[in-house]
Amino acid sequence: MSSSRSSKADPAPDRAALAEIGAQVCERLDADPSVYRVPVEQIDIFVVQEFLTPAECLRFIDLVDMTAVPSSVFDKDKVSRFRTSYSGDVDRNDPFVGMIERRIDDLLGIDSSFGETVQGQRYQPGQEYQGHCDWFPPQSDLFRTEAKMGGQRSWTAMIYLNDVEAGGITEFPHVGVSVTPRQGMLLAWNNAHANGTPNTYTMHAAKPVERGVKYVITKWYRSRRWGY
Ligand SMILES: O=C(O)CCC(=O)C(=O)O
Ligand SMILES: [Fe+2]
Repeated sequence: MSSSRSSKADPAPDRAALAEIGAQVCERLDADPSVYRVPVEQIDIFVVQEFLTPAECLRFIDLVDMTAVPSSVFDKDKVSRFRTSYSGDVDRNDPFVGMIERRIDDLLGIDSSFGETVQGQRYQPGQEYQGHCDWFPPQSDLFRTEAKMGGQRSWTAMIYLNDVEAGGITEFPHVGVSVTPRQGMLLAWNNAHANGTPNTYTMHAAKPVERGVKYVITKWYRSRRWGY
């Protein structure tokens, strides 16, 4: 496969790889009877109920509690209200984590080397993650750094580890999709359009938890092998 990512002005670095991964993963998920495609035109977005068992979710919640520290955001200048949850990378060397990562890789059919380490996240009442896209803004310093470490983010997979008493929904305001957390449910979406350009319709927010606690894990995939 060839791609032209030499030009600084390229508005869509990794475009060919993103287009290819997008098409491959969609084909696989559309053929999987355990997967539901959310009927919106602008984003490829899929749901799998009970992807993790309740026991697996509880085990992951303990791991999130062990690693969670105040979350960071891409843009360090953003006000502190923007992402108020606690998060952390869980230990990849833990065999249980590895097993779940392999299961997500297999669902999507993406090479495991493209996947970032799973990140756990915990929201207490009032905590949220305001509207954002998971892809790195092309032309940004962040993108230039990340381009050397696997490139643009292709797919996002997140799993809700518990039911939330009230609040904590994931909202995609541009396409009118709201997802209520359900224990064990996986949500996955393509961060790019079919042609490989970043999809601005993927903007999403974790609305504030109103009652109870919310736990999620997120795994992001790149357009190439991830790492330094
Ligand atoms: O917690 C959620 O509902 C969304 C989390 C999210 O958008 C992220 O971690 O990038
Ligand atoms: Fe996100």
